[in-house]
Amino acid sequence: MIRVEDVSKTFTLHTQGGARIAVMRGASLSVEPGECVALVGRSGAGKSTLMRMVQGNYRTDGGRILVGGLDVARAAPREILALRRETLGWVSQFLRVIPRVPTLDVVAEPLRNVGVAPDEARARAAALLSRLNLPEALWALSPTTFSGGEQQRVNIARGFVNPTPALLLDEPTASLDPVNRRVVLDLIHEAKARGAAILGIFHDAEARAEVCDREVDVTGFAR
Ligand SMILES: Nc1ncnc2c1ncn2[C@@H]1O[C@H](COP(=O)(O)OP(=O)(O)OP(=O)(O)O)[C@@H](O)[C@H]1O
Repeated sequence: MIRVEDVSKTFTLHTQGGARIAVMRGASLSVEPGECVALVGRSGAGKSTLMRMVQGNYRTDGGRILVGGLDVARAAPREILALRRETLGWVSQFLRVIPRVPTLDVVAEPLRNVGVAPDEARARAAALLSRLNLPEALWALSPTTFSGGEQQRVNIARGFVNPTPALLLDEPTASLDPVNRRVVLDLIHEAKARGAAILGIFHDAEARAEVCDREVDVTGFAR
């Protein structure tokens, strides 16, 4: 479902005299449906960079990244947007939302984007927010003023509400209490059981050991 083949990446810092940072070369991995693969390796090895390339957020300098048959490295912007809408979910560490949009709509939006009717989308969003113990009093508010853990749960709900065949998870259990951490691990197990291919960064070693089938050490791709 997710296949990274011989990918290389060098950053050029145009604002700093064109300095070049060679991050990786020959990066290759695959994630099959129903599998969860963890990216590991020392800080600065390129885990986030690789995730962003799979998401189509960073350009690759060489190689191929196939997600559900689309070569993300060569895809047009509108193909990347369609991929994110229909195929590739994403839970990031940081919430980026339009101010003043209520939390319930923030979470329902990925379903609305694939044509689910408003009432059903909001009902499914509400069910997930309840499961993640986000107080109902907060659902009508914008999440911009929420605590770190509350924002993280909004992110998780938004990432899991649409059952996409592939999913990227960036530290999904960071800043969560034990009860909500358990809910997130259960959501990951359920996503795997329905056949989702998951690629993630988990600094929480116990969580990684529980939900991941394999680890890929990005340090091995360093140049
Ligand atoms: N947007 C960018 N512009 C320039 N250099 C970048 C950019 N993003 C990452 N880098 C560089 O690429 C290298 C890999 O960074 P990355 O964030 O992918 O590492 P990581 O393995 O996720 O680290 P950590 O575990 O500390 O989060 C670092 O040397 C970093 O400075």
